[in-house]
Amino acid sequence: MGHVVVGAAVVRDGRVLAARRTRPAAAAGRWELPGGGVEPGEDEATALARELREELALDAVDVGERVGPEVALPGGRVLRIRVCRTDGEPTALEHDALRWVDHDELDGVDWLDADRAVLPDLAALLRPPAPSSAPS
Ligand SMILES: Nc1nc2c([nH]c(=O)n2[C@H]2C[C@H](O)[C@@H](COP(=O)(O)OP(=O)(O)OP(=O)(O)O)O2)c(=O)[nH]1
Repeated sequence: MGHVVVGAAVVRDGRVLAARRTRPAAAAGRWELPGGGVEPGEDEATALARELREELALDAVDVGERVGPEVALPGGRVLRIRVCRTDGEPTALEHDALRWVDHDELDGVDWLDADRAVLPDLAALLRPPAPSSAPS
């Protein structure tokens, strides 16, 4: 079990993909960003691409920039989120539900505790562009 857990902010059309956990019991029914532990010999982008293939059957994923702070997890691990982009359609292979969450829905989702630390940065990522103030 590695020290770093990577999570994917899969973003499309102003929404981010949330996945509902089935295990362990304390986390079942709560939502996370898909991902998992970085294994020995992997870099973070490779680990994320592997996790998205295993969990969501996504093949062509572009792993991009970091989002938000590194979050300390119980047990001494740390969670790091990266923006991911794909044209593929995710299929829940290890979660029991998926949903696309827009800016206004973010706060109402029952995220895992650690993920709440990333919500302000996710919100900034999803915020619709402000209307132009330039005179027309
Ligand atoms: N994938 C993911 N894990 C998260 C998030 N937030 C959070 O606290 N975690 C925690 C839950 C788990 O304790 C750990 C990741 O475990 P996991 O079960 O998804 O990963 P894994 O399959 O690689 O399992 P493991 O053997 O490395 O523990 O990180 C998140 O947004 N995404």
